[in-house]
Amino acid sequence: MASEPAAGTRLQVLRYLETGPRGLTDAEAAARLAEAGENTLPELRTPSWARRCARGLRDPFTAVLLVLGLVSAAVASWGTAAVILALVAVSCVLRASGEHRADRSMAALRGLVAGTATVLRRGEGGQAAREIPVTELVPGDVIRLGSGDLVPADVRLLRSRGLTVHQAALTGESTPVAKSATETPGASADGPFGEPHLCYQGSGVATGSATAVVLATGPRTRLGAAYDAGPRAARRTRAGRSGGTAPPEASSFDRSVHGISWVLIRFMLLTPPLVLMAGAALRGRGLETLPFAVAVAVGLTPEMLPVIVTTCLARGAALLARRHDVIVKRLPALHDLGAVDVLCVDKTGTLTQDRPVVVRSLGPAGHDDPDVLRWAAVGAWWSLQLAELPAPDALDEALLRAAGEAGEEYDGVGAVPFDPVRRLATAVVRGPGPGTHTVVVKGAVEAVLDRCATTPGERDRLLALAAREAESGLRLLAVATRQRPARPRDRTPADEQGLDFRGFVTFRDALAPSAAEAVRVLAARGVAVHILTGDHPATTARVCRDLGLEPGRVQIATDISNPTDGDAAVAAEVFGVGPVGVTVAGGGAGVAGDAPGPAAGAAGDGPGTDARGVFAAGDGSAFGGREPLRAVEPVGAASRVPVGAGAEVPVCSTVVVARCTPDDKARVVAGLRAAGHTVGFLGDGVNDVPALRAADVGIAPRDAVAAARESADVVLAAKDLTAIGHAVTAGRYSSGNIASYLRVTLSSNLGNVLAMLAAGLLLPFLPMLPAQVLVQNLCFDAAQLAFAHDRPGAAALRRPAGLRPRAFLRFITGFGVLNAVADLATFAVLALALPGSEAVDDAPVFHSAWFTENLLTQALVMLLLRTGRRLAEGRAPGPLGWSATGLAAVGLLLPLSPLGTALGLTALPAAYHVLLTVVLAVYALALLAARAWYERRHG
Ligand SMILES: Nc1ncnc2c1ncn2[C@@H]1O[C@H](COP(=O)(O)OP(=O)(O)OP(=O)(O)O)[C@@H](O)[C@H]1O
Repeated sequence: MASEPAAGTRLQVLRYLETGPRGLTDAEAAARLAEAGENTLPELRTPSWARRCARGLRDPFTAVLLVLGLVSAAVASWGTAAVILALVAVSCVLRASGEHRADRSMAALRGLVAGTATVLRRGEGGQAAREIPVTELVPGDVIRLGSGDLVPADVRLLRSRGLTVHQAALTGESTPVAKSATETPGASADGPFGEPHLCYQGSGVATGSATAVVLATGPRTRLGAAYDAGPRAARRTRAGRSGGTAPPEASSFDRSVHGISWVLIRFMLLTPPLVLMAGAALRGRGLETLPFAVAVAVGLTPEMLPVIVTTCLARGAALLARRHDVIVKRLPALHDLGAVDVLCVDKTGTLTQDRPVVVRSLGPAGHDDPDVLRWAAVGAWWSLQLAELPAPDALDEALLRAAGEAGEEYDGVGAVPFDPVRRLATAVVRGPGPGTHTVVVKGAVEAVLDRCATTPGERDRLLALAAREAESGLRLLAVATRQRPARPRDRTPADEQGLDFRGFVTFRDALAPSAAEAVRVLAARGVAVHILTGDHPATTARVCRDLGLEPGRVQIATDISNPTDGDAAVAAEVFGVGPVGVTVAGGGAGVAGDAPGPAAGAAGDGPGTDARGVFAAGDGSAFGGREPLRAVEPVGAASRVPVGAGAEVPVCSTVVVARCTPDDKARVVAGLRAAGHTVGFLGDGVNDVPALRAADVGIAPRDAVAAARESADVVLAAKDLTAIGHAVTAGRYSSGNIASYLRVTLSSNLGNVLAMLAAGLLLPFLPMLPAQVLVQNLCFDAAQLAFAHDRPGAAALRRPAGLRPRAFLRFITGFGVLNAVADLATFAVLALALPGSEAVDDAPVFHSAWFTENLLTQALVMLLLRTGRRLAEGRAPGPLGWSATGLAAVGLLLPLSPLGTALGLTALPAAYHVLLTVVLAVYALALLAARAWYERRHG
């Protein structure tokens, strides 16, 4: 249905769709819904089990395992191949069931934030604009679109005012594209998405408003067709987080897991040829060693990684959804939440309630003047009427409430709704006298003054007056008007020049009740909170103080230069931070960098945290102009926040960047990421969409505009900002467990492989048979699943917990070598203490001794190397304790069982167990000492 009518005039389109400008009747809509089906995308249908399992094969580890299994089968090593393929199958099934459980528990909560659309329908009570769930839209429906709305279907515009839409989810282009209800559209050189009169499902309204007719819904939309052509491609485009035309940037989690995975995969692929070559060169062995070489490579693989990751994240997300009404739309975002060390927040509607109430209406001299409020309300009324906005925005609503009937005494001629880039809204009304029009402009103080006929001195005086009002936390609107001779054609931007300044309207917007507590909790968790807002700097600084935050720097977005040397320069200029750990001199006098590491954005007690300043314009017209900034109020050492049990953490000051356009917010977020931070962004408005996409984790409150909710990775379904603190903790919980798994598994695996390679070269026989290596691996994998249910220690929850590949690789190398030394020491001790015994001569005894020792050391490592948990915490064993005990029991008992005999294992002499106990005790002490040393050095 979409292609034919799309090209026609408005009337042709309406006729083709058998509808009219006043929309469908209820009965027609119901009949069409039955025929066309619900307006949902194929993606939202639950994928089949087979598809979920097949997806598991895309994981690099599983894929490598599969290749190793096939190699084993190719050389007819059927046992090895069977065990490896069983591992692959188990991994895929466990992962699929984890995903399934996560989807199920979140589906119910998603309903809470499901989208609605404003539709014109004719029912028994006549025609009315009403909100319906987007799933109920049908072709032929006439809908209204306003700023922040998601385009709910493919539509043809019938009327529009100042409409621009974000099409990033469809085209990757971050800049909003202008659209208009052209009567006779020609073909666009930029393809269908360039057509000015068409808007597509998946895009969001950045500015302006429109009335449009629905052309296609559900799978028949362009986005739906993309899913049919390939769900992966479609998902990729929808998940595009680039904030630009560049390919989507990987999130912190993707980067970390990718980094670690690829190092390991290289090792795994190198292992078999190395083992073969070493065996051939030193022992004259041939291709018969291949199954052993493959088994060693498998031994190195953390094949349960995808399962553990999915289970940890899915469990965390499900608990978060159930207990705190937080919906994690993209599972890896939970890990990123745990790693967030900087949270940027917009102010209005997030920290404040966005329920403004008019306080005063004052003229240019600062005296009360009700006329200013009246003109502002005239503008609000006619914007609402003429732009056919689905609903007034909060400031306009407050104006209309305060001014009563204002507006209706005039006749509206035209309106351009509020635009967060221009920071203005304009309406044109007929009158006051015959033959005249009045242009009414209201908006941010600087934006309005830029268009007024004022002298520079007068402008500075008005800016200072505005700043004085704002310092008490009030929001401000400036109002200006101009009379022009009436003329039929549309007004142009020139009509917004040479305005007569009328005055200001001030508003009080109360703080969100949970904001102060949320900010305190975040600070206590080591997360630095910074505010990026479109509002006035003085208003924001006051809000910041009311929340108990210390506004360290207050900057104006337009003062941040547009550096050519990349995003990191923005961070250096705004925050005084360079790449993590490097102090960079800030932009203004008296600015010193605070060089927080990724874990210390807020808890940074490193050098430089104590020299910050609050800035104002050099001429005393605080926050007014673009003059060089100077420090006026040095802020002392970082303040401290109690974190319980008498402990306190230092908290660095909050940086405020005011007068941000949507792009400025995204630029600052990208800058912080480029400087090595993991950045969350919490925002609710259409002006937050680019930043939500640019952040590692975008977070939107429940009553955010639809476009913000759609762009966010995490939605707070309850009206309680403290849920962010819980979400951060849940993220750290999950990442702590994933990190523990990786540390324990990788260091043990590496140790085993090194020891096995060394023993393989020293001994006349293989140190272990391939089947024994694989069974040992299987036992270990099964025990590791307990990590998904472990409770990390309090230390792991206290600060940001990212997986940092370098630190990881350092850790596993050190502890891997220690593990290999323990393995080799066991056999040195055996050889020395049991002279003449068969331990190092008899292959089955050697294999059994090695098998038992390996499982016992692995059990020990599980207990001693998990994140943040010390034996001294003296808790009950928990799932991990039981699992480690089980592993140790298998290590001791399996060689005695018939299965052990089948695997070529045998009972060990009693003296071996005595010696083994001694070696294990020494190994445990060495592990504890090494861990303590490591933590002292690397934190
Ligand atoms: N409906 C409106 N009409 C005219 N001017 C407006 C309107 N809404 C906001 N403004 C002005 O534009 C400024 C910037 O608004 P914008 O929406 O970009 O940010 P904000 O809502 O103030 O803050 P935040 O970015 O924290 O949400 C406001 O401070 C106000 O002066």
